[in-house]
Amino acid sequence: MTVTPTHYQVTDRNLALELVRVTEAAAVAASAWTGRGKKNEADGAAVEAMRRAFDTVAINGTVVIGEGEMDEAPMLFIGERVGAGGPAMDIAVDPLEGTNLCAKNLPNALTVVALAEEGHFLHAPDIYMDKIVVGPNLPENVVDLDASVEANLKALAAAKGKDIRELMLCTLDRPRHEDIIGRARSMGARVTLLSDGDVAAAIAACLENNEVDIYLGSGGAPEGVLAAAAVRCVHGQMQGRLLFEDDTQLERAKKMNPGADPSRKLDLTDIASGDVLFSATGVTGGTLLRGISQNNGWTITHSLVMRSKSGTLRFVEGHHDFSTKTWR
Ligand SMILES: O=P(O)(O)OC[C@H]1O[C@](O)(COP(=O)(O)O)[C@@H](O)[C@@H]1O
Ligand SMILES: [Mn+2]
Ligand SMILES: [Mn+2]
Repeated sequence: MTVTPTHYQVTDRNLALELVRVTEAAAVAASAWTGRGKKNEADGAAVEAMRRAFDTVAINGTVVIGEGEMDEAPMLFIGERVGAGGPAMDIAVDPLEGTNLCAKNLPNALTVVALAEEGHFLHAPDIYMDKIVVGPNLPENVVDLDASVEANLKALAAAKGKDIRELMLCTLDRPRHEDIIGRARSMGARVTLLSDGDVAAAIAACLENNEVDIYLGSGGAPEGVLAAAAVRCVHGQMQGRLLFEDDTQLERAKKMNPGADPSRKLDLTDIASGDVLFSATGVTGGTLLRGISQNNGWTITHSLVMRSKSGTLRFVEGHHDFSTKTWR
């Protein structure tokens, strides 16, 4: 039988391991800029490396979440086609999630990619999204984006059999979150404030070995899609809502997702549905992953690769010898 692209399993399990090469390549490239105070250079290096690494992945991919619109970014723009040929898939990328974190050598800078079958990611423009994330093994809809911080913390504490004082809420350290922070603290909960990086924070809220119980607040909508892909894989719960600052943004979102009300509350599967794959590699070490390091000529990478359908979560440690290796 001749194997044509249509005979591929849409998200062939081998793709997960191909995908990790993409985030590894981007992370190694970005790591050359760690601590150098140059976020654009770090971002550019990650984008370039990610794009090249995609050339080896057996998919017919369309970037639906990327580095802006075509006229704004030279590479990995929304609508760009990537891959070596294969099944048609939606791609979401954040080549460097935490450009500032990388530039300042602060924890939790990651490179991130997610894949879904064509049409299974929300097409989110580069605007903000309100997000709420909690972990697995909790009653369905235990928290709600439209409920008050107080109601959500009470419900979560009851479901977890914890006192509210034991709960840890995580949010980005921004003036727009003052209300959330104040309310959470006055309920007695603890608050982790992040300078950047809400994809890692959303995942942290879903992992048992982490002290975060709930992620709440607004961040990038593209990061919301990447977080949703990850949350699907780790069986967490998430809701979101796109936030529009003006009519132009609203019109763009309408065009990207015809027929749907762009301001509606989004359930997890409105953001990422079907079989999704996710890969992230640490650039600087953090709560989720260790960063890039060197040992005796080897470059060492730490990645998290997940697939929703198979329920597999792999922490992959890569040792790369760049005297012999190329990414493609
Ligand atoms: O800094 P803002 O405008 O609040 O945006 C928050 C978004 O920026 C980040 O902190 C960093 O993202 P980038 O490094 O990809 O720009 C995201 O984690 C978050 O979703
Ligand atoms: Mn980002
Ligand atoms: Mn980025």
